Amino acid sequence: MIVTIDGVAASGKSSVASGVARALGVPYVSSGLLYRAATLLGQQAALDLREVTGLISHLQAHALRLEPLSEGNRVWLGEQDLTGDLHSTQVDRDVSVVAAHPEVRAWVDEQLRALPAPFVAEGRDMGTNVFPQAAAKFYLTASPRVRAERRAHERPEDVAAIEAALVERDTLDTTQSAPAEDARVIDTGPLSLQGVIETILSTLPKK
Ligand SMILES: Nc1ncnc2c1ncn2[C@@H]1O[C@H](COP(=O)(O)OP(=O)(O)OP(=O)(O)O)[C@@H](O)[C@H]1O
Ligand SMILES: Nc1ccn([C@@H]2O[C@H](COP(=O)(O)O)[C@@H](O)[C@H]2O)c(=O)n1
Repeated sequence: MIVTIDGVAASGKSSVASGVARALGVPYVSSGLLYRAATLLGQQAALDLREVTGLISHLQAHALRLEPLSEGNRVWLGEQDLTGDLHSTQVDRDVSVVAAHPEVRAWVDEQLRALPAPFVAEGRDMGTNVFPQAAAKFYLTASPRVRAERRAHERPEDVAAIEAALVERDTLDTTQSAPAEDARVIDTGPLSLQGVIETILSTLPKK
């Protein structure tokens, strides 16, 4: 079974996907980490991230591997674990430019579709584009202020700066971020993390 959890930036996708995956005893798949890793590699090589040809050649020459586990995903470049560098403000700033390239999206989608089910996949277009056949689809939202207040525990910037960056990233991600027609939309604002996880678990089809 594949379950998809999409949503806007910092709406709780990876925390919720991890909780749902653990309850089901399956891995979760964080698609955003591959876009983040592509961005980091491009930044480290000082590439112009708006130019897709150089970026794609660079990605093809550096085999990145997503390791999906229920407790957390990791991204490897050979033996080097890149995961700890993927959630920086610098990567947040540039990742939407990288994710807008159709060639980069095809590079990510190919890796995701090669993963063996069952799993919980989270991102922006898991239910609409990558796994339209998923057994159950969810889409998480919350107001920008709520999301920024949550994220402020993880970033050095103040809430107002985080909120502005989240709104900008949502705008840049609009094309790939619409909920699937058959997704259940959940406003996580009034819910605890555990409350969102339980809401999803309670509506999953019985195996
Ligand atoms: N319902 C909730 N109640 C309270 N805190 C939450 C809730 N959901 C998520 N959080 C917290 O909000 C923060 C952002 O969550 P998370 O990183 O899972 O979001 P995300 O959608 O995966 O983010 P991004 O799009 O940037 O990858 C985390 O600190 C997480 O613990
Ligand atoms: N399915 C996806 C997942 C992510 N993106 C892009 O990556 C950025 C980072 O993703 P997070 O889930 O870690 O926030 C995101 O802002 C998108 O630009 C995507 O396009 N499609």
